[in-house]
Amino acid sequence: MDMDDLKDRGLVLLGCGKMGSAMLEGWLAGALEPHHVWVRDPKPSDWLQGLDGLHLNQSLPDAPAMVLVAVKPQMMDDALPELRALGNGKTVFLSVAAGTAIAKYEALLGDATPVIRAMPNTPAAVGRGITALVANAKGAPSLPLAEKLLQAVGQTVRLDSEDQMDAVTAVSGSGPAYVFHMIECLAQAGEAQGLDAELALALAKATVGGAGHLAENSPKDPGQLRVDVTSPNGTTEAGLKVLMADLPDLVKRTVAAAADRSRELKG
Ligand SMILES: NC(=O)C1=CN([C@@H]2O[C@H](COP(=O)(O)OP(=O)(O)OC[C@H]3O[C@@H](n4cnc5c(N)ncnc54)[C@H](O)[C@@H]3O)[C@@H](O)[C@H]2O)C=CC1
Ligand SMILES: O=C(O)[C@@H]1CCC=N1
Repeated sequence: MDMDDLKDRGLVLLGCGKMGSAMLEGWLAGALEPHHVWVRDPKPSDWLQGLDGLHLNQSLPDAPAMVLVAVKPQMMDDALPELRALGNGKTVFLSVAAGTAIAKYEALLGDATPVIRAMPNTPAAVGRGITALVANAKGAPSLPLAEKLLQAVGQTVRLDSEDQMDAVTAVSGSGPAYVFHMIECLAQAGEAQGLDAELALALAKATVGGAGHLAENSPKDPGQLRVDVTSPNGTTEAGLKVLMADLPDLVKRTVAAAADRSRELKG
């Protein structure tokens, strides 16, 4: 199966909220056109309703190439049974739901159903996401197609085991929220030092965006890039002395809490 199959047979999005829309926005920037896509969502956004050619809440093709499941884990038991007819067949189920095990799909759709579990993140909306993937035995042959699709909205990594998914969710799935909060905190701290809100936010956004880009593209590791900013006895050293006393433990506890929640969602 390849991208042409996806275009010929269709891609179904079950749930198209924040994550589904982030990915769809990325795909519609080049990889797919709206008429290749069927969306099932009881509360479609204005953006979805404005996409010419998109099959919005229309009857589904008999055997779509892929169903992207992007409903909340808590909605799964309501949403998934209506797709039972597509189970055990040629349709690949690609799930991005946190804490929802492959075994749950096999139980609902039949254990001959190809299932790929993926954890993307919202920077997919601007082609800068990262998605981790793992498949059941039936889904494994479709991993290259899922990767191709997901690489249209960023990078992909394959996991050795589904057990890694809780930690991955806590680091890269939830991670953008930690970074956005860092931007908020940096801007607020700038305001506390007398900058106006607009300037402080512009400085904070560009600093986090630029530092992220440099960290991703430099041959130096992040520790060395940090050292490069830090003049002996300078301003950064004074700031880092405060930050480094608390941040490592705080981040460790943050990621542990998110990973624990991912484990809990499995029930
Ligand atoms: N938001 C994020 O950053 C990420 C979210 N995810 C996963 O993506 C999934 C969706 O999360 P969000 O997009 O944030 O939530 P959301 O609440 O924005 O989107 C869920 C969508 O599902 C729709 N929906 C509800 N019941 C439905 C049904 N029976 N059939 C079809 N659609 C239905 C809702 O109307 C809504 O538009 C979750 O499972 C989450 O774990 C994964 C990675 C990152
Ligand atoms: O907060 C959540 O549960 C989802 C999964 C990763 C990001 N958002």
